[in-house]
Amino acid sequence: MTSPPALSIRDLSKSFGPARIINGVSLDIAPGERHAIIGPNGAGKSTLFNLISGLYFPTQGSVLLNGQKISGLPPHQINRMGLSRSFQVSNIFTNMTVRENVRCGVLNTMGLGYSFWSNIGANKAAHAKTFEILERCGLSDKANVPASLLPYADQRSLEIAITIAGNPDVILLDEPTAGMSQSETARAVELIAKATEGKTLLIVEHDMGVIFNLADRISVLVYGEILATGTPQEIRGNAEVREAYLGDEALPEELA
Ligand SMILES: Nc1ncnc2c1ncn2[C@@H]1O[C@H](COP(=O)(O)OP(=O)(O)OP(=O)(O)O)[C@@H](O)[C@H]1O
Repeated sequence: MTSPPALSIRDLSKSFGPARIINGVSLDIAPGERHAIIGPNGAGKSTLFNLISGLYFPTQGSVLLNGQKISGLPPHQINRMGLSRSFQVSNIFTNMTVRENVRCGVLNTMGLGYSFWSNIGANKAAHAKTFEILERCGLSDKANVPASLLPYADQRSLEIAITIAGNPDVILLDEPTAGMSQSETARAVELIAKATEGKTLLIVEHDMGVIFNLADRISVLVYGEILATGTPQEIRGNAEVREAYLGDEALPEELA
């Protein structure tokens, strides 16, 4: 028996009053695939993420995680089932250190919380897991720094660290390189590739260099509908996509 898609979006729609923001989106993402969603401002990318992660209830259609229906469930339950997302606006506890932020995410998904009575074995496991994640996200040397004092790019790395803390199967990253310099972006791409190794990744990004470097497949969302899905090469060569979205913008291959 073949395994189901890691994420299956089926005829998904979302309206706010009379405005249909997501309109009949269907998309299957295979286990281990890195899939990017691109599209102009206001196309509905964040709304799609909110529908997948349970913040919004769909007007129509469904979302399945590893073959199980998740649409209609609350975000924390979807998270427990193996889907985790980052936000454009950061989710970090600024009054905690970097280590405490990650540890909080680890403990939470172990079902422990910050309890004094948590058993010692589980605490040891949480400690080891916390340091493994800090290492993977290049934050080990900043473990004891208060999160509020981190430079912006490190705060975005911490956001990714918190997102992967619960060892999710499917990771949703919403514009993880927004506001970064070119060199910070290059570092972030490496970090994302390393931090999400072996996982299924759905990423919303505006930086074409990031997307064409990272994604196995790309979907182009325009006015709440998927205009095209394909490999970076296919998307690059798609005349409709160029016209609707990429325009005359120089694509990464052509920048060299
Ligand atoms: N809760 C809401 N109520 C009403 N309209 C909304 C709501 N959330 C989003 N919208 C509208 O839906 C449209 C799509 O917004 P969304 O944030 O999903 O786009 P986006 O593709 O993520 O844009 P950007 O690239 O600028 O982040 C916008 O016109 C927005 O005003």
